[in-house]
Amino acid sequence: MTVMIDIANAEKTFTMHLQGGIMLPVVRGVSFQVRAGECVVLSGPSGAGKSSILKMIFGNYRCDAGRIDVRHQGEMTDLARAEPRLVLNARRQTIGYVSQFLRAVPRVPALDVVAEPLVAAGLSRDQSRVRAGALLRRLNIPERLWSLPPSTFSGGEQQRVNIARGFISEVPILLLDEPTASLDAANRAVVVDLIAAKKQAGVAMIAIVHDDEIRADIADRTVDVTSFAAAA
Ligand SMILES: Nc1ncnc2c1ncn2[C@@H]1O[C@H](COP(=O)(O)OP(=O)(O)OP(=O)(O)O)[C@@H](O)[C@H]1O
Repeated sequence: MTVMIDIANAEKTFTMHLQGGIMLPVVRGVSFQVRAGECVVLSGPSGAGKSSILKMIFGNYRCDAGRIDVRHQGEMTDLARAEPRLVLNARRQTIGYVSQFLRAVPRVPALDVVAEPLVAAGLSRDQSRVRAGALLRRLNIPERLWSLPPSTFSGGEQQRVNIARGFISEVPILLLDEPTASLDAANRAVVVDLIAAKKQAGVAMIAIVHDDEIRADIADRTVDVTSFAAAA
């Protein structure tokens, strides 16, 4: 299968400017590939650098060395060296990021929060809302909540709105940062099914999950982040 992500010798050191410029090396020599239709789970203890690696790929954290090649519009593109405009473009068309926290715009109803990526991709508002509703229903968000802004929803409800928003778009790469963290068993099973469907559709995924059962359900391969530990 086609390689969608090819990370080679990526490195991250945080510089704590407010603490006299202390250097905090986190990962070094990060190298692995992800193919279309594959879900790679990052493992390793708390603080090993799993989230930092996802944020480097998404461009939230600058990569200090190495390459982060991502198949964007048919070509491998090094996002570690890309201009911000290209990174933003890749986020719109190629890479989705699903964290456990919803960053919703105030006053926007849940249905529109979920439909928005499809509208942005050019689908009509009506069609986007129909698909958003189907996904919210599948994730057990009661219809009476769809017209309300999710800011007052429970933690688990907000997380499910976030999952719906992340999974509705048709990007070929998804980064999943503990997407099932505060969900009950029934909703965790829905997320496992959604991930399986993305695999079928050829989406390449990198996931962080702490639950061993879910890891076993979704992982095609595990990459142990401790092998990339950067000694201080
Ligand atoms: N923005 C930041 N500034 C400074 N240090 C950071 C920053 N982000 C992460 N770190 C540090 O990098 C190290 C790795 O953090 P990271 O969140 O990537 O670990 P993790 O493996 O995802 O942990 P967990 O499983 O607990 O979420 C930690 O020591 C953390 O304090």
